[in-house]
Amino acid sequence: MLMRELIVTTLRLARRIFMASDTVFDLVIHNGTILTVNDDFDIVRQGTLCIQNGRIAAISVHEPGEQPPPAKATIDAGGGIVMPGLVNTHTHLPMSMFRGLADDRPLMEWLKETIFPAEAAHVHPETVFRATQLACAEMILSGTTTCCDGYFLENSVARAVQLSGMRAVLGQGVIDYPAPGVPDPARNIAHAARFVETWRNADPLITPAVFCHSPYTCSRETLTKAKALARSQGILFQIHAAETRTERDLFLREHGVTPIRYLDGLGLLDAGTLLVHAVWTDETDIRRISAGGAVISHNPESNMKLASGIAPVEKFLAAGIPVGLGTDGCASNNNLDLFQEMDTAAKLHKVNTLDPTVMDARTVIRMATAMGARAIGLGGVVGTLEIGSQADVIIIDTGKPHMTPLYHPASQIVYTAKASDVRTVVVAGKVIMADGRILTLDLAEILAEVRKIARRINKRQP
Ligand SMILES: CSC[C@H]1O[C@@H](n2cnc3c(O)ncnc32)[C@H](O)[C@@H]1O
Ligand SMILES: [Zn+2]
Repeated sequence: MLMRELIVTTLRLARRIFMASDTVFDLVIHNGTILTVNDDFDIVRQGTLCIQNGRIAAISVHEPGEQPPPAKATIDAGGGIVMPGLVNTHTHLPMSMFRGLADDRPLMEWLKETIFPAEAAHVHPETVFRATQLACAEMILSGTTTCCDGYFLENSVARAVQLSGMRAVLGQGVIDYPAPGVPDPARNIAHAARFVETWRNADPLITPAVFCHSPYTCSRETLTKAKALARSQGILFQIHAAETRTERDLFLREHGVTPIRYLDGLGLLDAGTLLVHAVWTDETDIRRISAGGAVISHNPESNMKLASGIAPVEKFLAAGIPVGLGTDGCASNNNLDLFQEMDTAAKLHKVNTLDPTVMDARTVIRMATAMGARAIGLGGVVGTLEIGSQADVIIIDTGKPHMTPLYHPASQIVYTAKASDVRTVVVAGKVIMADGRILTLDLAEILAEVRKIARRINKRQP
């Protein structure tokens, strides 16, 4: 029997068993094409997804017109695509307040002349909270259910994310300069430790982490202490690394090694380290990353906009390194839309390698779901639709002209779908967006509050 026939027969059998039992599910999503993103990348047409206690309890196939199993709530997917919620492996959520403030400049100039001064003047607990709410609204509306963030005043980020109902890995920022909320750099590790302590067991959807800004803004001592903190707590250590040629040349000049070899020399490339960008990496760097067990967040649109370069992603994947997709902050992208990011990632590496077979649609979807989840320490928890995994699910409307016809769901998701095609968002079994409307946040209020902040940042704002 063919594998696919076996799966369909098993799913039909599963359905009969459920129908025979008197289980009433918490939530059932019925009448969709289910993209499981499991190892076999199963596509279940006419699928029913059953959710109980925040987890996926059953996936089955139904006959046309057949009633869904009993449930407290039922969503008709209307023939749309049901898939794992997207995972954004690199954000600076509060930077939504700086969206469009400074464009068309290289990283160092952008940071030093506009972003760092703007952060010094305008990053406070209240602005961070509001801008994070704005970022959460944008992510929910575009199908992202989990993000991995790093910023200053991360407590305020965590409170806003918590209210949105999203899942997140959140890192308190560490840098050897006075930073918002941490005026004395000598206290940066203590602040990070306090953040981790506060959020360790506070909310099952929030996982604390540590975020060192970069090897060029943190001393050896800061880097090793921050990593020791992360190791001792079994949490993720994140760092921007090898982002620009300027950074690579600085390390070659001052330390005689690339930024990746410098981090390796400090023992920082073990599993549990998320290297953000890793654009300027050579064959030796890639071997070191792979041998150490570190993982990578790939942010193609930010790297393109800041003209940082193109990360050798196909080489990372060939070396077995897990790679997730990220948007970076709203000031260098300028959005948090993973549908655009998937499309860009797929096409950028094809043209860069002159090989249309690299970064095929399924690989890119894995990066935006299962592989991304693994990269941020949530592998096996989210990123796939499998029995027992957390019910973080999105439904994509396929009834629009640009989504018709629909031959290959994976191809449609990467090359055709838009963020606005996301109709429903579920996190841990709870519906947080229904029919395009966010149920957890007051969007009108958030927009008004962020516009007020923008007027303080730039008086010419309407
Ligand atoms: C502790 S992380 C927050 C810190 O990082 C700055 N930042 C945002 N994007 C980038 C980037 O692509 N490379 C380096 N630094 C970046 C942000 O403005 C905050 O100061
Ligand atoms: Zn970043």
